[in-house]
Amino acid sequence: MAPAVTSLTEASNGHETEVASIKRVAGSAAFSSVPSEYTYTKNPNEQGDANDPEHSIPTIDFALLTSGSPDQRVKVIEELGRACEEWGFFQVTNHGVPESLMKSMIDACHRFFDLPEEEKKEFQTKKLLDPIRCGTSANVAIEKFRLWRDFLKVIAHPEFNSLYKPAGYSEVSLEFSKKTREVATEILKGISESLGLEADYIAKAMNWDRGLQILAANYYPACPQPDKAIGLPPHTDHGLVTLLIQNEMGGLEVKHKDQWVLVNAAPGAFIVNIGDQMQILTNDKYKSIWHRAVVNNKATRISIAVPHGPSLDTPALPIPELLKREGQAPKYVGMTYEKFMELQAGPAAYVKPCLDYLRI
Ligand SMILES: O=C(O)CCC(=O)C(=O)O
Ligand SMILES: [Fe+2]
Repeated sequence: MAPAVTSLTEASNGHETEVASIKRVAGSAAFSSVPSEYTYTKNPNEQGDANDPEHSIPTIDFALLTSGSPDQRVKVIEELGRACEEWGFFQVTNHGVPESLMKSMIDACHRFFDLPEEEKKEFQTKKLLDPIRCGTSANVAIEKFRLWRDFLKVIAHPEFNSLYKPAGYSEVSLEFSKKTREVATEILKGISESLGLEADYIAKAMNWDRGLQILAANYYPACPQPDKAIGLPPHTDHGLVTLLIQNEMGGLEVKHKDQWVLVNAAPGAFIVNIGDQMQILTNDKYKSIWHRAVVNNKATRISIAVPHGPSLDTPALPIPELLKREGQAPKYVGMTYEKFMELQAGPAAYVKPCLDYLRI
């Protein structure tokens, strides 16, 4: 039988504050079932058929985008625009970032999560924009149920931050963040062009040179009852574009045509999705798609999501040239990226999707 809920909390100076990491919870022999505060029920009617070929995300060949012939580039940009409009999710292949670097990054994060709990404590801060932050679930102070995941978030741009442990993390994360940002920059150019704008339009409007980049690692240990828990519940990402890599375990699902579809990416590919700031810029043409992470009962899954956004002081607004061309009125008021992120991390996000607070 699962122990009482309170066994997961520890008294600290008389306050019930700390929640044990999911690594510790899952590693405890006492748990052969999901403790009640982690219980999450999915709607079976929304589960897409994994074998349906309709249900695989589009693929964008990065090499053709950056060094193809002019004709090839035009074609890939068209495909990119279609992927953003119809899916909001796609995989990027032939991007030139070595698979060995991706594996080393995942490995470095795994070694971080494997550090003794005591050694991770110094990074357990509460403030959203602290340069380095680790923890469990999402926001244990306000959430209604807990997530089957631990996280580590490190801001890599505009200032590069890093951890001094585990050994090697710093070097590998510097290289990985730079290379990933280069890919994101090219994707952003392609997206600008797919909208009929100059390649650097969005980068300039969003102060990309000071833009935020976060290395957000997720640790999802094997779960005894995967159908009764969730790694990350349905959400949209706050930025412009997120690039994601994962170890050999899948678990990312995207909502496509009202069904949850498991993302099957090619080994070494980046999984890319559109974020809320892009949806605002394009006045809903390119949607920030709902996605979630499910857990499994076989092995630990690690994913590293790398959201790229505007600079913190930049408010995204529907692009005037697009509004004019489409004869549309703007659907959103502006809010700085920093305020938007705070909104998304706070209780308001449990009431309605954050974009709805900005909708005119
Ligand atoms: O683990 C995953 O596949 C999803 C991660 C994610 O959506 C996020 O960190 O925002
Ligand atoms: Fe996400």
